[in-house]
Amino acid sequence: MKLPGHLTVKDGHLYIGRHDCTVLAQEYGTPVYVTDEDRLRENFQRYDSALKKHYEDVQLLYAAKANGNLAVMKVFAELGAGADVFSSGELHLALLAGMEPEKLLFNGSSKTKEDLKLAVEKGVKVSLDSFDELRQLNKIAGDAGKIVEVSFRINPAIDVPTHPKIATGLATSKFGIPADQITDAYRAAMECENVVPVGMHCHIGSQILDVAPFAKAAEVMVKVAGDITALGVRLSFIDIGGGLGIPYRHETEVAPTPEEYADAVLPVFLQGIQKLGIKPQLWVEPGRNLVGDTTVLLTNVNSVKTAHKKFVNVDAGFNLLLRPAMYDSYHEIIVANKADKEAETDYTVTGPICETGDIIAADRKLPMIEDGDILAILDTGAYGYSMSSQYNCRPRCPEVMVAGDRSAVMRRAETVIDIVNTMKKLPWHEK
Ligand SMILES: Cc1ncc(COP(=O)(O)O)c(C=O)c1O
Ligand SMILES: N[C@@H](CCCC[NH3+])C(=O)O
Repeated sequence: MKLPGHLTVKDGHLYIGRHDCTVLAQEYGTPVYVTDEDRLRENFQRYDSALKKHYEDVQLLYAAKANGNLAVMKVFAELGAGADVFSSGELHLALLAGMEPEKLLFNGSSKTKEDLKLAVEKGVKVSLDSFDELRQLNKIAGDAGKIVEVSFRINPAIDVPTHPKIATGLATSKFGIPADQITDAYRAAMECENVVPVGMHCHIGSQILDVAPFAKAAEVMVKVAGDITALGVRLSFIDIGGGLGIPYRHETEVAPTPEEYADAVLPVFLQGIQKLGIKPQLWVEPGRNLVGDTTVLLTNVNSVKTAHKKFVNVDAGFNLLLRPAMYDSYHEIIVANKADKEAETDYTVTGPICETGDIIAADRKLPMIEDGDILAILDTGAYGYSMSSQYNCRPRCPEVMVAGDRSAVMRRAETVIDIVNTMKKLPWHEK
């Protein structure tokens, strides 16, 4: 199987960075997410420099929803990233990670008044998704005696080749302001006393393996930039979102590189702004592309059962990795202690959750498996831990970072006590 540079096979064992996955599984227990810090840095720098080759004034806003571990966010903060934050929690994380407030954009189609208050208090820009939100933010900023810089999320009405649940820029999507309301939205913002429109924002979807829709979105954005510049809006940034996918199927899937993405999108953006005579900063919000391939989820085989097919029952299910159950997503699997063995048998890998749909991989050819084997589920750095749950009262597993020769826990395992401690005895159940 084709492997990215930080994953290698030595003496039949899978390594992440310099670490034998079977040793990590023993040391930290299973299940466990393991992330390679060097790969995080490499991914960020590649994306950043691909864009900056075309235009110096680019700011990467890491999409915190993809992987909100503080250690991960600290690595990106140190490399100069800001963040796309989608909740007050993600805003706190970004600030704790050391990201500068001016490099943060508070996104979301359903923010609470508390979210807006926090954005105002912390001085971060807000991407507005409705006229109601504009009105609310203007009032909240006024009450706080502050002026808030905003963008609107634009619905570019673009169809994208991805899973329908993660296409976000369709005309029918819940996100963004439709084309025929955009100029009204900016006009309304210009009339507000405590809000200044300074940016534009869009995001067309996730896990997109074709650069053409991104170029199309850039075209829509510069067209809208023309319309709103004509209104008198002075644009300091244009945010074209994230969405560049990764090759989950290592043998067959081809993903555009960040360079190919930049080569397709930046000329459209640059031509557009040159025509308008403006020089806004370009903001880009990648999530998956920066973190997806950096991480493996190590899981122990509890048992193997031959029924109408061969089941491999492991200790990680959709409580820890929801993507296969939610989007029928494919993740490569390597038997970490038999990484050089021939894949010869079809197995269906299932988790411990009480749901028939708790399937990590269906009918997957793997080497002969027995209990005690360690499976490495690849490309689980994006929307893995961040979409996990405590279903079936299962505490979440730990997250470990490796960097060179070092390894350490970056999030401890939860315990059943952690779960129970959030529950309260009801006053009428005292006796
Ligand atoms: C507004 C916004 N920005 C950025 C992202 C990051 O997307 P991706 O992880 O596909 O790069 C998302 C997720 O789809 C998003 O909703
Ligand atoms: N959670 C999705 C991506 C959606 C990102 C949020 N808009 C996935 O795992 O592929």
